[in-house]
Amino acid sequence: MRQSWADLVASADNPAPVTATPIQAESSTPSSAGPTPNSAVAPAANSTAGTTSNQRPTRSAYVPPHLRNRSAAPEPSPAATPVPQPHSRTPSWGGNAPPVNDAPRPAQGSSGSRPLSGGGWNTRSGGGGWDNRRDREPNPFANDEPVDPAPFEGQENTGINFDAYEDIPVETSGENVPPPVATFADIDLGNALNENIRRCRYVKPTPVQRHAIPIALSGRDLMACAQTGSGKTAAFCFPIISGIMRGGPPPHRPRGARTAYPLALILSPTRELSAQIHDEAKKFSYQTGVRVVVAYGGAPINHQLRELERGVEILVATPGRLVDLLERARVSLQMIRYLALDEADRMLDMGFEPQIRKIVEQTDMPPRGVRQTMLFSATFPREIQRLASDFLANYIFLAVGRVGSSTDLIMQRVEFVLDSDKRSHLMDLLHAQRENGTHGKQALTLVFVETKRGADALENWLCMNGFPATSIHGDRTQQEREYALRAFKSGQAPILVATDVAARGLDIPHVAHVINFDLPNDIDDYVHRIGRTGRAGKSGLATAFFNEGNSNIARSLSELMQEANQEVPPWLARYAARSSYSSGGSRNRRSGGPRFGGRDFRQQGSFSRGGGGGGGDYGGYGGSGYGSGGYGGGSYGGGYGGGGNSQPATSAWD
Ligand SMILES: Nc1ncnc2c1ncn2[C@@H]1O[C@H](COP(=O)(O)OP(=O)(O)OP(=O)(O)O)[C@@H](O)[C@H]1O
Repeated sequence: MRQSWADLVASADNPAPVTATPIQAESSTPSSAGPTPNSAVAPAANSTAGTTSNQRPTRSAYVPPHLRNRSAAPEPSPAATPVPQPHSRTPSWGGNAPPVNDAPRPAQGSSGSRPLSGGGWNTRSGGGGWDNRRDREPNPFANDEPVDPAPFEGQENTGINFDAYEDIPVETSGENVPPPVATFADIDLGNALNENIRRCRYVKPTPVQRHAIPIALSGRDLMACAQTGSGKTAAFCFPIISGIMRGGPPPHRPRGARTAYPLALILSPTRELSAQIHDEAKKFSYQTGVRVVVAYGGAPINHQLRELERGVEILVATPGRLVDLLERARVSLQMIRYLALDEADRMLDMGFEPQIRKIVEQTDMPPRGVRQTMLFSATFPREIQRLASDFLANYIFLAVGRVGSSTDLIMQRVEFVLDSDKRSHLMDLLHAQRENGTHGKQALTLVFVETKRGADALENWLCMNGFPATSIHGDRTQQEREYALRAFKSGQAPILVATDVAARGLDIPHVAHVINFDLPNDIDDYVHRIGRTGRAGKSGLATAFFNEGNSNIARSLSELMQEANQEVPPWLARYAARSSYSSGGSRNRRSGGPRFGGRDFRQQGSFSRGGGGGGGDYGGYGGSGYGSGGYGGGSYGGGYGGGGNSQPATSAWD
């Protein structure tokens, strides 16, 4: 039996040294070091003289209620003990100007001045909740699967070429990029975190972790792109947890204090993804004393408030619920040292950007350059990179694999199916799969549709026809959504019909097959959808139903498949050729050569928005231009906001 990448890694006694990166590091990009020249972004509320943001245009800042009607005098410290100052850029309590200088932040990790001696923080003796919490902490590993996932064996995880994974192209750009590491032991993350890495059965870092963790530990801002399922969550969680531990215990909060002051904020676009990141982060921070709390819409806020009152170092949140908490003055962001945006391109597209700007630039959060900011995604359109640079200071760009590419661990098939034939075709696929299932279990299959109504209808139809299915979309209550995910994960309902609300980030073990019953309009959405299978070095299968109505995605789909070494059916190649003649550039065009999109936008010279139908590399913004609703139009219609437009995705993250 062939072994999966994960299995091979787990059994590797002597991890192979890091192979040289096939794509060499690019030269530095000095232009990024300073403020974005044409930025229209307001500085953070507490920006001060000497900060980079000071050089930027101003506009009135959003002030949360607990800071309103106050003079410029500093807010009284809620703690008698001073806030730990791990580095000179850490802001002080209250609205006082943070001690900012323009010198690079002191290194926080392996390359820093302060070595991360193993176990240093774990031996810290009592005194306060930092260590004492550990005794009361439930074991997050208690419900983990046994090592051998026997019931699903044979349905996936075969045919992994470990060497190919090792040779994945890596590109970094920016000033003084810290070198990658080969093993977790090369980075001293400390005993407690190392023990949790062992409990997670991570034997060696994935390619994105090898590069991103040293960068983040050195205190640098980061924009990181790596393929779906390649371990990005740990890549931003490990440095955050270790940095917080290095900073020492959090300040005591006075008894009865109702405002929570997290040190790190991780934002993600959907409730389910936030819940998943929370679960992962709790594992990584088990017995470190670092407390992780999650807040998302659709769930009772009172429980979340109680959790926040018990103390929080890392807050994982969806933007909508976070804004609610800020407006209730139950969370203050003034102590934030680390900001991570998962699915950052989604968070900064037209649906989410205003909320993110409000949180990051118009609250009491320390400005860029003071906090450390990390953006992660598998796709990063250049226009979104440009927007994202507003949130970053002198950042490093990291691309592991081609940005926006799918992993070639996923076998992609495209079949021509008329709308009227889709259901019977789906039935054929599911029957075949049932026959292939082992141990009497149906392989988990995720079926993506475009609309919420379509999801309900297909779920009903499948159930009526003897296929145990459930569904997840923005019109279902949070309870229903969670129940559906649980039923799917457990195999009780091995078919999940979903809108794009389930397209990003969800890490569901044993998803053997992703079916695009309705193809999305945006190739990046396709990349994220199929990325629900073929994760962590395992293989997977993705089938798409294509017909005339999907002509707009033909070219980008065909290019994507070629890049991932997939067989492109001749009829699809013809559609692709036709669409490149006729469209004059759709958003999905991936022109500009095979590595299009994999580049740091800072290195690509002038970039014009809009600009005339296919003239620019990113043809999608051509013609009507970015600002007129072209981006994402329709793609999130089913799951995020409904209605197939670019409205904020309230149903997913309120
Ligand atoms: N070093 C490692 N060794 C083995 N497994 C790992 C390692 N790092 C992460 N994983 C596992 O890989 C899976 C995918 O990780 P994760 O969800 O972080 O991927 P991702 O890159 O964020 O994917 P997406 O782009 O879909 O959000 C998870 O099950 C995770 O536990």
